[in-house]
Amino acid sequence: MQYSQLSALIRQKQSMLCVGLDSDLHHIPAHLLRSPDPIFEFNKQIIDATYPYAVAYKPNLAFYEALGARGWDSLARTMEYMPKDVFRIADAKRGDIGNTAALYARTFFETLHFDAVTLSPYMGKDSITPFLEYPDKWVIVLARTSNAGGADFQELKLQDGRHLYEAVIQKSSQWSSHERMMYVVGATQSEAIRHIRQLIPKHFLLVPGVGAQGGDLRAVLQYGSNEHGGLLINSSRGIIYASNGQDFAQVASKVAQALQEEIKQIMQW
Ligand SMILES: O=C(O)c1cc(=O)[nH]c(=O)n1[C@@H]1O[C@H](COP(=O)(O)O)[C@@H](O)[C@H]1O
Repeated sequence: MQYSQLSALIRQKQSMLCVGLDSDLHHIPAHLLRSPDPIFEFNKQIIDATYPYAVAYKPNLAFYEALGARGWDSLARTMEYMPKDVFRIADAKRGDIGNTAALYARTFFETLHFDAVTLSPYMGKDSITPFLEYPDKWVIVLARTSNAGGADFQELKLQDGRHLYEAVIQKSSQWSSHERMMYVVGATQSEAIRHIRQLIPKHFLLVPGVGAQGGDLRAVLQYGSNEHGGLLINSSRGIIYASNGQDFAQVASKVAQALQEEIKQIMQW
């Protein structure tokens, strides 16, 4: 998906919502465990219920890989089912040397047909550029993450006074354009969002951490949005586990709708 298409999708749906498919056998409703592929069945119903309000979906690979071959099948089925007109993010947080990176790129872009993959920048340029060989596919680089430990390295001060996460953004943003790269910034880091938006006015930011992690949606939109939308705002547990009864899909739909309406209202669309 191209930058202009993503921006148009946001305008059309009046939403920046990304639904996180962190689908866990221990948390999905018990009645689904009787179906042949419970994780796929859960994802299918969540996708159907939230599609009117979402512009992106983000399966987190850990939840699938933990189940071995069965989890991989559930993910592949989910990707086959997922509508093609949403932005599909593999939350894989990969980051390895060049030839290995090229195989990760093949996995997520050719085998599973994702639009984007999350990457750790720690190993540098040649761990990122193999993903950029694919036209219309994106990399999403971890910048200032939502978790408490995110400060351990990302906020380290360099000799020139910049935080490490700023140096990561400034250097890596030279490897491709805003039409192929995004950055992850946690919703819990509103000051960082404000600062990053000044550093890179055009890039999209993937912002997890609203909902279960308590990030401030209003601050995220106020500091992070730009004239193209500029944000994908992820909620996983807050939507997919809003109910674990028979009504889980209806409740997920209501929560997603409420988030979309809140985004629309704050953006004054
Ligand atoms: O890259 C991510 O998606 C990510 C980055 C980050 O800084 N914080 C973060 O929570 N995430 C992911 O976003 C999702 C957040 O889930 P909830 O807290 O349940 O909404 C999980 O899949 C996390 O792995």
